[in-house]
Amino acid sequence: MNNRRLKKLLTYLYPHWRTILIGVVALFFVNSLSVYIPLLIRDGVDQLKSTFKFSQVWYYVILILVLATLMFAIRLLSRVLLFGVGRQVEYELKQKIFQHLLKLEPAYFAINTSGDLINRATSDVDNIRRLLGFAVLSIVNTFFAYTLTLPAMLAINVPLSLWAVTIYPLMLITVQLFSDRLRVEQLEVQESLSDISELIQEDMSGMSLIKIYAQEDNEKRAFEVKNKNLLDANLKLALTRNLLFPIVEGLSYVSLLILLALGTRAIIRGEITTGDFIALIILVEGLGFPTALLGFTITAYQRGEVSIDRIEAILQVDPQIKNAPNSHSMPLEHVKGEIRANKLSYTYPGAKKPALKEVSFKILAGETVAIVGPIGCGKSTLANAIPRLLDINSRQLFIDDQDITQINLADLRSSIAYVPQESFLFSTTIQNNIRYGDPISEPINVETAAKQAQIHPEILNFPLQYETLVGERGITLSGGQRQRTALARALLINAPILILDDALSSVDNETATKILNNLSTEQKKTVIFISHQLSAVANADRIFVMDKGEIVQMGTHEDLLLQSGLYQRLWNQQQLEATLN
Ligand SMILES: Nc1ncnc2c1ncn2[C@@H]1O[C@H](COP(=O)(O)OP(=O)(O)OP(=O)(O)O)[C@@H](O)[C@H]1O
Repeated sequence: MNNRRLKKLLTYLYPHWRTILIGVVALFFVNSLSVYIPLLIRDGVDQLKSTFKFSQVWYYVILILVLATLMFAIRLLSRVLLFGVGRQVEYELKQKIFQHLLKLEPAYFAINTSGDLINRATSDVDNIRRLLGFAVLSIVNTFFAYTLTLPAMLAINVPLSLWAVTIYPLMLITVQLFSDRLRVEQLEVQESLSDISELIQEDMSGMSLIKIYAQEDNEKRAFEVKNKNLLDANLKLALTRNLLFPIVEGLSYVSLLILLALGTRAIIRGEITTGDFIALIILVEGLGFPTALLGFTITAYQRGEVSIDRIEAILQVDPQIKNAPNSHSMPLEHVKGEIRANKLSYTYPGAKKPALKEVSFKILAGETVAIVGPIGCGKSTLANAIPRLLDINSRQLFIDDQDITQINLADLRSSIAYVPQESFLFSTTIQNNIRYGDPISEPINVETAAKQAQIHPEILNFPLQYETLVGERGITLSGGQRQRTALARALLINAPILILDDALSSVDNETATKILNNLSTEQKKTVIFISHQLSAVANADRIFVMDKGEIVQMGTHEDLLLQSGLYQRLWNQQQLEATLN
């Protein structure tokens, strides 16, 4: 483990140094007692051998019982404390990762898959937890075991003690070799398990597709292959595990045999007493477990190295979109809602062409502007730029004449209600979904927002009305119902600017027009309405026509129809399609 990673581990541990210290002191007492008890047995045996008295027997039995109980209690305390530190660090790391992920921009999540991030936040954190609790316990325990037990053994008889521990380095190497293999096999099990989960998850969500294309047999076979891989990986792992433990046990018996052979000879020669011999047997036995544990710890370290890197790779990512050093506040009650773009350009990282090319416009407060244009012309990019979901340059976009990159991010975003193309609903009640932006909002406000979004009558028809669960654990809403629920969520927060990114595509034209009219006439919000349905945008105050990242036309529906240009072509095309349908 290199220095950098070791330092990182120490920074994880540092807040818990007091607990660790108590744990270490406890381990010192445990190990001292585990040396003292065999020496007490030795004294007992030797004394009883010369003068046997029942009172003496009871004295030793009770004393050893009390000390052994005390040792058990302190050992328990040390384990609770040190493993507890591992759990604490696990909790803190998870908090840190989640809080950090919340600071990162959507672009980060487009590159990093959720599966990988979840794995890092769970599996890798788990490795660190195991490493910390286990490693501290094991290293300290082994250190005390050898510094206290070995001198006690050597004090009894040097050659015998050395012979008895000759086998231990071999035990350490064996355990390490095996645990390397265990690590690889464990990884195979985890990967096979992930493969299966992925297949199940995909098949469950694509069930209709499987049925339509009659692919049940193929999917069954694919599952069988993956399931068989998991079985093989599990069996391999079980074999290695079942081999290792008898080998370790066998090795500790070898050391016992050596001691038996040489020890009895030493007793006969009068070099040691019977009590010495018994004490040596107990002491050497006490070294076996810490030695084996050290072997596992070395492997846990190696696994931990990878996990530290994988976790730090998330924590070191600097959020690209954050408050400027001198950002200023923009109180919601003062926002009028005028939006101005000045040669706004944006190129996605790694893309060859810009998605927005020097776009300039001014949208007045309270105005409803529709944005139309062919697929991929940059409409969503423009919509995402306004709440700074994209990392745009300064002095290109302004709200009420203030550069949005200089406005406090939370203030900027709370002045904008944004309904994206994909209306995402959480697995909770309809009410909680609508008041997501203001979780303590009163039911009456939720109902008002739902009425404005033209979804209220349908909610009343659901089994538990506003308390109806939606999503995975509840009922499935139609596309149009989902969109209007998402719209109600945006309307509830009552922001002065509303951006609808193709957010009413599954709502019929008549309802969409009704919603829009209501927004512009009654609520006086600034509305940006992106849509492919030209008939729904016809009532907008103005329409921006985009093509290849530029605004190519601007005007009212009537103005634009009179001009020969993209809008006229798109309009005629939709009229023709409507007639043919
Ligand atoms: N994350 C991204 N990385 C790279 N290129 C992107 C990314 N998102 C969008 N683009 C590209 O930027 C251009 C504009 O995309 P955008 O989503 O803004 O178009 P749009 O007009 O909203 O399209 P649609 O009508 O299909 O929603 C497209 O060429 C698209 O492929």
